[in-house]
Amino acid sequence: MIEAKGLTKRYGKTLAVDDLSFTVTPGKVTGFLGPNGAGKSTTMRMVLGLDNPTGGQVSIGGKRYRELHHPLRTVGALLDAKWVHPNRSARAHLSWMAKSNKIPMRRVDESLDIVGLTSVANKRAGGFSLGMSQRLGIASALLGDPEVLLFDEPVNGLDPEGILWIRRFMQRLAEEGRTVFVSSHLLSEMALTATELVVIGRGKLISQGSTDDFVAKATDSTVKVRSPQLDKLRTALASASADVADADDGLIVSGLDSAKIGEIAMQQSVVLHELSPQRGSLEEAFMQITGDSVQYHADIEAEARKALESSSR
Ligand SMILES: Nc1ncnc2c1ncn2[C@@H]1O[C@H](COP(=O)(O)OP(=O)(O)OP(=O)(O)O)[C@@H](O)[C@H]1O
Repeated sequence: MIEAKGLTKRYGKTLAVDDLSFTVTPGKVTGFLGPNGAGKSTTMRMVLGLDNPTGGQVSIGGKRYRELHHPLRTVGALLDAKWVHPNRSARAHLSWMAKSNKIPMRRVDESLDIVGLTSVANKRAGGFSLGMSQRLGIASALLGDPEVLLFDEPVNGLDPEGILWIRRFMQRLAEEGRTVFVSSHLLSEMALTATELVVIGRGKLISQGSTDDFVAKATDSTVKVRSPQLDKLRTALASASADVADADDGLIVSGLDSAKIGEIAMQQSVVLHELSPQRGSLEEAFMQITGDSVQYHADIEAEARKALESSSR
């Protein structure tokens, strides 16, 4: 469990983290979301004792990082995947870490095996692809078999296969009962990976809770209905006070859930070809909740521009 209380970090005039309080519980993947520059990395560095808070505190299992007797056996982290001596092999890198942290040597091969690097264990880490470097970074985080794991932007720059691997891997770590805290500015990826979210903007907490609740609270729930008797259904739903809008090949209904719509259709002997609740996206929810987050809009626009530029090349 990670607990932050009133966590604050100031760099000169920049308030990078501003009175931030949140809890990350075991057995779940908790996403740490926020636009670039929101303060995610600074917060993670404070969790790991790499930066001192200007105010407040953060603890892991009730203790500050510096009070932990066996830090690597308590918390593992992937902050910068390229933090490896390029001439060292993956095995030599992990052996050095194990030795200097009094971790049993058998964990070196176990960790390499868990991340699927056994076959390249003796190769120079400097020649690894980004995906392999990420795996080695994850093996380092797992070396002490810790209960708490932190990953800072773990999928940045990875191909779809690498992204899927990391997503499944984190979910597996959470299923094992570990506390998994993962930062990202990629909302669609987090929507698929994390069941809990801590959302920050400009260093402040915006929301903490389940991903489903975050999306449900911020976006309208509607139901899509298709039927060969649309006119009859439209009239029946409107008289039940639903808001009904025409879609391409059916209706979009708000104000009634799919169970109620199904019952009304049956009462009216209307055949249904589709009855599907429409969930808003995490992107929509984020935009709705952080409406004033100019920086985030700017990020999205910049990303869209980049995508357009690369597709027109
Ligand atoms: N060492 C530092 N010195 C001065 N300012 C810093 C330092 N580290 C971070 N900042 C500033 O603090 C703010 C938060 O930065 P941080 O890197 O924590 O954000 P982030 O959410 O992790 O962003 P990103 O997704 O871009 O990594 C930014 O305005 C950043 O410029």
